[in-house]
Amino acid sequence: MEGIILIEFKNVSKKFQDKYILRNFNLKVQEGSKTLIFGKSGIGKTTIFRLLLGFIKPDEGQLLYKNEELNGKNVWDLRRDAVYIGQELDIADGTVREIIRTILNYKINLKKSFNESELLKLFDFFELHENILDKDFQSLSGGEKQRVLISIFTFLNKKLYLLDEITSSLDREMKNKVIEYLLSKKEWTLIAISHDQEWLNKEGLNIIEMGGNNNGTYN
Ligand SMILES: Nc1ncnc2c1ncn2[C@@H]1O[C@H](COP(=O)(O)OP(=O)(O)OP(=O)(O)O)[C@@H](O)[C@H]1O
Repeated sequence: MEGIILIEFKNVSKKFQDKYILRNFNLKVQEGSKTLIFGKSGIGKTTIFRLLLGFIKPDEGQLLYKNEELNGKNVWDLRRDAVYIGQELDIADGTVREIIRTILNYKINLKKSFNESELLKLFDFFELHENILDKDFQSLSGGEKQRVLISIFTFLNKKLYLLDEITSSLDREMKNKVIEYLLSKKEWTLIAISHDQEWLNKEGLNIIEMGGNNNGTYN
């Protein structure tokens, strides 16, 4: 049965300095579905997220959120509904506790109040000791930063998860644990970008391989 289409790219093209990065890119994302985008470096995967979040605009084509073309108004609905974890992990200064406060103070997160024990349960699940709360975030390893951010954003419990290479620094066992956890969240719509093989053999994942001549027409 066809579910509700949350996101749609319709013949979207984007060029930088006259070079097409995306050409006639098509993608439909159903509510609650899990999508993996993979393809070689520089092919335009992150550009898809930046278009979706309204950081950049398409040159041609349409981008729809809940069947309405993305505009200055509904882009804020999307941002409120979404979690975006990018490849740049040093998102703010301070201890983990201060970073949590910063994230919860974003206008789009004001509805969620902090519940330390709920968050500590997630830390424990992702094998982080609670004393990490008082450590300087920037001093953590790449894998610790990824697990801290995954815990915080899981805690926020949003509708839409846009995850760019969030398992890259984890060991194999933890990659599997994180991926399986994310895929088990039935109500979340998830789009992940990853080079990690561990994503590929998971059930229930729509896999979109980017490449070829026109870099588009995926459904
Ligand atoms: N603002 C910009 N100005 C000029 N070129 C850009 C801009 N943003 C992206 N590009 C170029 O567009 C191409 C696609 O970039 P993008 O970050 O989407 O690739 P990617 O598939 O996510 O790569 P990776 O797997 O390495 O993260 C790259 O060649 C990049 O240099």
